[in-house]
Amino acid sequence: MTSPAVVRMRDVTIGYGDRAVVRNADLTVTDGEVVAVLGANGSGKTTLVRGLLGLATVMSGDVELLGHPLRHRRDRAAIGYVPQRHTVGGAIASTVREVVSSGRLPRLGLLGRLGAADRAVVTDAIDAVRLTGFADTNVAELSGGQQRRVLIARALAAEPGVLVMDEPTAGVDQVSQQALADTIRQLATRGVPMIIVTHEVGPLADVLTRAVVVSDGRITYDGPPPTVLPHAAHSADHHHLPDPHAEDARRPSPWIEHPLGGA
Ligand SMILES: Nc1ncnc2c1ncn2[C@@H]1O[C@H](COP(=O)(O)OP(=O)(O)OP(=O)(O)O)[C@@H](O)[C@H]1O
Repeated sequence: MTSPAVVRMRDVTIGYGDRAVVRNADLTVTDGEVVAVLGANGSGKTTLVRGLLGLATVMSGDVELLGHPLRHRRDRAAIGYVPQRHTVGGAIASTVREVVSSGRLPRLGLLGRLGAADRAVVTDAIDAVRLTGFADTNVAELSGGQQRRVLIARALAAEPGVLVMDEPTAGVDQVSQQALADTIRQLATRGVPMIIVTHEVGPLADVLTRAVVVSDGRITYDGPPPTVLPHAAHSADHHHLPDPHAEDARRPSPWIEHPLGGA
């Protein structure tokens, strides 16, 4: 039996105003998958996931989430989103628990109060990103990488059907990258389906179940994730994408740009 699709995009064109950026894309993500969206700068990776989130316009094609067509804003409540290059430090002091609790708001009833079950979900989300010891710490005191994990926990607090993360490991030091990769690994073992826009496959290589490559607005590869070649760990060319049509040895590599490396 095949796993149910959590996301299904069929022949979608996505853009801003009347400008199409992603064209004729097909993407299906099934339960338990961890899919990397790879591609060069400006190729349309973020636009692809923003189409799913209603932050860019789906100009044509069909998008389904958990088996239902995505038409209304409320349909998107099942998507947890961790945007690009965001941290949570702000002018108003908030603890980790307060920020993560705010992610629960879409699930609350009319009174908007967190009940015991909601608080348990919040605590569990903080545990999932391994910030248990920091629950009552002001987020402004945390590192950039820890703040990213707070944002992941905030998205988890809504118990999303799928978690979409845009460059979760970008712009943080290597220790934080590893901690974020551990968090993502932990979520994968819990069965949370994930779509991860990333340049840096390295720390995530062992957790990905699939990769899609976006080149100039089109999906040019959809198949097994790249493998990291250990002997070339510091080379700009240290990832290798398997050919999804390996039986056809003459097929040229879809990897025509260098979105994995030092771009
Ligand atoms: N809000 C917007 N309005 C208009 N055009 C946009 C908007 N956001 C992105 N674009 C354009 O869409 C194209 C693709 O951008 P997008 O951010 O999807 O690429 P990306 O692959 O995610 O790049 P990066 O890796 O640099 O984040 C670019 O030409 C960009 O200028």
